[in-house]
Amino acid sequence: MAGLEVRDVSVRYGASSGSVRGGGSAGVTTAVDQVSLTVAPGEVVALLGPSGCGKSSLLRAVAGLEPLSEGHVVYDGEDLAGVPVHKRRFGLMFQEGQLFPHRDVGRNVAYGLEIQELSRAEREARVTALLDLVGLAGYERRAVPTLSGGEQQRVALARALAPRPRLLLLDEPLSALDRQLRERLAGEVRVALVETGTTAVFVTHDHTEASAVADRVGVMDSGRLLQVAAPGELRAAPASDRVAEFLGLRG
Ligand SMILES: Nc1ncnc2c1ncn2[C@@H]1O[C@H](COP(=O)(O)OP(=O)(O)OP(=O)(O)O)[C@@H](O)[C@H]1O
Repeated sequence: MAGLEVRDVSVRYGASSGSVRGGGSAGVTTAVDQVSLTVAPGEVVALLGPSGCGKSSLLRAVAGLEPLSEGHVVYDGEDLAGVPVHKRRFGLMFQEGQLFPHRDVGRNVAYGLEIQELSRAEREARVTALLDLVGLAGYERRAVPTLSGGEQQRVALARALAPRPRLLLLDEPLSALDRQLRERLAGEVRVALVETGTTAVFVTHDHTEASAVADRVGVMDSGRLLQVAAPGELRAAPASDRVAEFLGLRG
């Protein structure tokens, strides 16, 4: 299958190897519990759930930053076991603090392009197009410390998209921003992902944001993936009270 396949993946902390079974051993936390999920090429999937449910651990496992205790991460049919982070051709975007403060905006966005064989003109054209895409046309020479939090995250998104990652992993990228800005930016992030045809997994604890950004939303609780469906389908037919609660449909 093309795209991402997460097959029966478990992530445990406190286990010195993958040999711990059942997750009940003293000192072992099962952060991700036999999760299976697919993300088709060009699809945006949000992982939604409360703090500590294992969203970031799953994302990190897909990135190759966390070892799997069980299961497989497969991309375009290739099992990525043994493929290091930098060879997966995945992009990562986090909550904050990922820009280089001593580089201007343009050189931040160009960062991932520097190892690619592009002429200077091609690189500059791509930076211009990406800044335009994230609503920051003309910001090339601005200094990072002069940007607002929302502007910084737009630059971080442009930078993450620049090398055309085959999968973009976003871990609570808007959580440091206030609610109003978050809601607006969630829609803008979706437009940027769709326009660039980027396949993406977007982790959030905010159901409004998940619905605004994703084609499908996966609801997680205590390491398990409870349900995955389009936002409208989830709201119309939540599989359990717990799912309904996380979607803001119950008290
Ligand atoms: N490095 C670690 N060592 C031990 N336990 C960890 C580690 N990282 C995460 N955990 C535990 O694994 C569980 C899942 O954490 P994770 O960060 O994946 O959840 P999350 O849903 O992303 O939460 P948040 O939204 O608060 O970031 C939690 O119980 C957490 O305490």
